[in-house]
Amino acid sequence: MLTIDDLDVWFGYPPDRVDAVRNAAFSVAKGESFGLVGESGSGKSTILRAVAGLIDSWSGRIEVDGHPVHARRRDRAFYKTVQMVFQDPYASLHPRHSVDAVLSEALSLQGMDDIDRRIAKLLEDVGLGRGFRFRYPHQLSGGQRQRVAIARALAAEPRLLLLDEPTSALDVSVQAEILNLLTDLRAEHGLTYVMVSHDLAVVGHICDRLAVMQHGRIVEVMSVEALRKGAGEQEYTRHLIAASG
Ligand SMILES: Nc1ncnc2c1ncn2[C@@H]1O[C@H](COP(=O)(O)OP(=O)(O)OP(=O)(O)O)[C@@H](O)[C@H]1O
Repeated sequence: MLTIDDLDVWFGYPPDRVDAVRNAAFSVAKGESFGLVGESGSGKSTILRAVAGLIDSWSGRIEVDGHPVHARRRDRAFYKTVQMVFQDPYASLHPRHSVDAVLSEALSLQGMDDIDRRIAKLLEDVGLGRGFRFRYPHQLSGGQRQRVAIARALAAEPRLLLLDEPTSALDVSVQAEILNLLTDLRAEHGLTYVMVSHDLAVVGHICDRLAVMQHGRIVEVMSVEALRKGAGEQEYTRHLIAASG
């Protein structure tokens, strides 16, 4: 579903150029949930943004379902394939746009009809009742806002969801609710996830495999399950500590 090969991403120009990602390579199968972990500044979000077509200063290969991703050449078909959910639902929703406006716009951008029915279904999918439809962001809790952000991403009926620290701005109890929601949505919609987190417990909860990043490089790719079973608790904890920075 997603193939990344020989990916270099940089920002700025010499002498201030930052090489944020170097020679990254991994692939994610359809329906898989893949985590990117590592210390702050190691390049995790940069990889997601390159896959989402939000950065154009990169070289290498990024393919989604066999189609190369081109920075700045994103069209309706691209958004139907790839959507992103950001860390901070407070920042990612416009304060003056109601839930109805957010979801209507996302559906209209995809040329979808039957907007009323689709909004009701999206709200139901993310565990919000119809009563939330005409609320504004300030009338929602942090978890409810993130549910709206997830619904907005789902509006395009994407196959690949890029999740950039989707729970780290939330209280611990709400984090678990959102992680459970994401787990259910993956099963129900046959989604593929690539999720960035600095929290290995979160990645362990939701991912099948993970890559550990350090200084822009992927230093290890491992299965969450094999690591737990094969390497034993001590080794797992060692990786948790190393990966958390
Ligand atoms: N727009 C930008 N301009 C210049 N440098 C950038 C830009 N975005 C990211 N960087 C740099 O690229 C490197 C990787 O950043 P990135 O945000 O991918 O790290 P991260 O692993 O996601 O970190 P965190 O966990 O703190 O979010 C960092 O050194 C960062 O300062």
